[in-house]
Amino acid sequence: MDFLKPETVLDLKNIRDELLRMEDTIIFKFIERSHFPTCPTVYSKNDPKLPIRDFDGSFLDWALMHSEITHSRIRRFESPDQTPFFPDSIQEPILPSIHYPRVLASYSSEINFNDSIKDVYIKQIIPMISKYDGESWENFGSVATIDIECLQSLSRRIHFGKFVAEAKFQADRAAYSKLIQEKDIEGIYQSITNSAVEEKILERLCVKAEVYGVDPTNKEGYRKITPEYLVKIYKELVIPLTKQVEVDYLLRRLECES
Ligand SMILES: C=C(O[C@@H]1C=C(C(=O)O)C=C[C@H]1O)C(=O)O
Repeated sequence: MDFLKPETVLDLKNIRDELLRMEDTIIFKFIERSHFPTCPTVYSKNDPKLPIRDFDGSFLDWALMHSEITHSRIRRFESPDQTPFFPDSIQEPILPSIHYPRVLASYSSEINFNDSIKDVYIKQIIPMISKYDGESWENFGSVATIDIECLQSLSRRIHFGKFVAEAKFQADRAAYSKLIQEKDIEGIYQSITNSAVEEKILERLCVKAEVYGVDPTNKEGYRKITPEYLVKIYKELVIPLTKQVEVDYLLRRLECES
């Protein structure tokens, strides 16, 4: 997939291959996060134990926002597959613009599920993948750093639903246009759902977690990422959020039809 070549971007096989590659990235980021405890203070908004002058939010929010400001200066958010958690904070790049050919609808950057992704990550994923429930004061910087990488990987995977939706729309413009005109949300949801693909993803994740998640040098077989938790995260969180991105993207798609 080359974002400078639109025909490679809207090929559903290429998109699915990219989603497959993202599985490994997400698993290994989760494994890195699993070395630390839950560290609830990192996510606690305006926590008196971790005061941050002139900032309304958590330590993670502060770290993530400043990371995105720096990344925006080096052109990260020009790329159509990147969606910021703090869109109002990103700045102009110091690098020249690449002017990627438009692949998605003009409103695509307004489809932003990052608030939901961060909420789900903190409240549901962290408790499943952390080493134990508790603080590790000396590791707050490391925890925030790996959390940012986990959130960026999850965000890219879930917002890839925009490319899936555009590819499906262009493959069956008439059928989707009818569903969109009728505001048939359930009909759109059913149409974008491919249960066979989902099943194959979950089966593959189970195998990957068995292989990647277990430390081969640890005779006790201590698991870093259990197959059960990884499948649960994808089945109950990642895939449904991706499909919601697809549906929300498609519901507005006729705004751009001439
Ligand atoms: C991403 C797609 O759309 C839907 C979402 C999927 C996912 O999030 O993994 C998988 C299949 C579909 O139900 C696809 O068709 O590949």
